[in-house]
Amino acid sequence: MVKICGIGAGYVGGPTMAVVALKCPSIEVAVVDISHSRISAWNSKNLPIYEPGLEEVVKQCRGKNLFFSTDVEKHVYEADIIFVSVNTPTKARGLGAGKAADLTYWESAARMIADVSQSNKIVVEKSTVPVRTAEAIGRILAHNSKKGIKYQILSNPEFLSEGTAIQDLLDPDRVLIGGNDGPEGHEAIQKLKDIYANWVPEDRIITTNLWSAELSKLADNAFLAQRISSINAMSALCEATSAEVSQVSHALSKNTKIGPKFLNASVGFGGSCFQKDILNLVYICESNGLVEVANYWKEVIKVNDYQKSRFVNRVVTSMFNTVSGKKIAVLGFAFKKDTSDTRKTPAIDVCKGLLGDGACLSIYDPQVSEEQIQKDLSMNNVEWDYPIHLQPMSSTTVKQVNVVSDAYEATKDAHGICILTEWDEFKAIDYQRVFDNMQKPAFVFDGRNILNVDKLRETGFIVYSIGRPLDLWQNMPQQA
Ligand SMILES: NC(=O)c1ccc[n+]([C@@H]2O[C@H](COP(=O)([O-])OP(=O)(O)OC[C@H]3O[C@@H](n4cnc5c(N)ncnc54)[C@H](O)[C@@H]3O)[C@@H](O)[C@H]2O)c1
Ligand SMILES: O=c1ccn([C@@H]2O[C@H](COP(=O)(O)OP(=O)(O)O[C@H]3O[C@H](CO)[C@@H](O)[C@H](O)[C@H]3O)[C@@H](O)[C@H]2O)c(=O)[nH]1
Repeated sequence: MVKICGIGAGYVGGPTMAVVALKCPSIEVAVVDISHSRISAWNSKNLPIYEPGLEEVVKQCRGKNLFFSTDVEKHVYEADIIFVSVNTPTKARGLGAGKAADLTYWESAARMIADVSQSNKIVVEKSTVPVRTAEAIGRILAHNSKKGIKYQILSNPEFLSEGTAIQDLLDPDRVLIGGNDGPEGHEAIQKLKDIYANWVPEDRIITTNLWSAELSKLADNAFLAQRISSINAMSALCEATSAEVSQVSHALSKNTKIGPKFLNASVGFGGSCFQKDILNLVYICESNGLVEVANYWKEVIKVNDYQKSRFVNRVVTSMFNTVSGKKIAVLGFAFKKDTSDTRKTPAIDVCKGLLGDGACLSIYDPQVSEEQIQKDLSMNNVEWDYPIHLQPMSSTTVKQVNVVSDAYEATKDAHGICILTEWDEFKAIDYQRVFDNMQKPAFVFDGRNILNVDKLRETGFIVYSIGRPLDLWQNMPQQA
């Protein structure tokens, strides 16, 4: 029986390995992690991450051919193929701080693999890594391994999106496998292809050289984020000219050369990947002397930061230039709907901006806990994407922040509402009831363009919605 070990039981490692186990009943899959709390959650009824469809997959396989364990060394020793899905955060200090990828966790996983292995292994990079990482990992493995043990390194970047991870894994657009040239490299690529071929049509499995696969992942995220910053830049122009960004997006989407996806204007993109991976790309460009290319990609992040601060400015200027002492209801804190993940969520920057102006926040998110929100808002220099057990525990609570358990409670007696995540349930709220229980004038700031602006205005709200013609409200300035 082929044995697979997945190192890293997070948002990538957990769902990916669970789907491999589901689709390959003849393969034994062990998912290992240094975090005891994560592994015990994977072995319990309350999985450590919220992802639609994940629970069903785990329930079907756990204890049969899918195991979660902290015995990292044992499972690495036994495995034929090792998938590494550990954190690759932005470096917080030292050379390249703030841009370069921190490969500490990858390197320690590689050293451990070299220490415990007694047989040949295929090591698969699932984490997003700088181009040419496989070279460095290869050296670590070669220098530390016992004589005679051979390693083949493959780059198999993961393209799942949170909130749709299971669907993305079951029916991927493509699977990318990069490997070494030569017979041993080809054999390793074929072994990984055979695993995916259990459920992915062969024409969707692309093979490349190692460096193309590694770089394609960074390029993929940079292109996606660039589309969001492009439409968000347009949203500012729409507000200044009374054009309507969703109409512009729709028109663009019908151009088959452009296509329909990633054209939703928003309060800004979040998530653990886009910013980190673009910074990583920028660092690699700079390291290769490609300053113009680096500057091009930096702008994507600049526009994203601009979009978040523009939103805060809109709220404050619209509400008579101050939100000091005012209750603002924040609906949604996760970086997108259908996840409890708050890494790099735009809600953190928006909430901090409003708190900076003295607002009192009442926050509701269907999946994010009070503890997580307080932790996110009380930390200054957060090492966002570091392994959970290394993150600082929440020591203080932000007094002007109240986390509540439903939207009606959040909005009661509020002066304004900010929609920061596009959860479906926010569309179904009884906004007449909400309006009746708010201070007047009652404001809505829709950072996700999910609400019916005309209807809200009829109800009596003063409404700002990203990239849409501004309310005639006298305090709604033309520019923010
Ligand atoms: N989150 C996503 O949607 C996504 C999608 C594609 C790619 N990626 C990439 O995948 C990688 C992992 O991302 P994630 O979101 O799953 O992170 P995560 O923090 O959810 O999971 C990483 C896990 O690795 C564990 N870990 C770290 N070092 C370890 C070691 N030496 N041995 C065993 N376990 C170790 C941590 O404890 C943690 O549980 C990153 O490189 C990320 O860029 C993420
Ligand atoms: O039109 C859009 C699409 C997305 N977003 C925002 O962009 C962020 C990222 O969204 P999404 O890409 O759907 O989620 P992620 O889970 O971050 O997935 C991205 O990052 C992963 C990690 O690398 C990749 O695997 C995926 O392919 C890539 O889409 C979120 O804040 C979204 O709200 C917008 O503002 N407008």
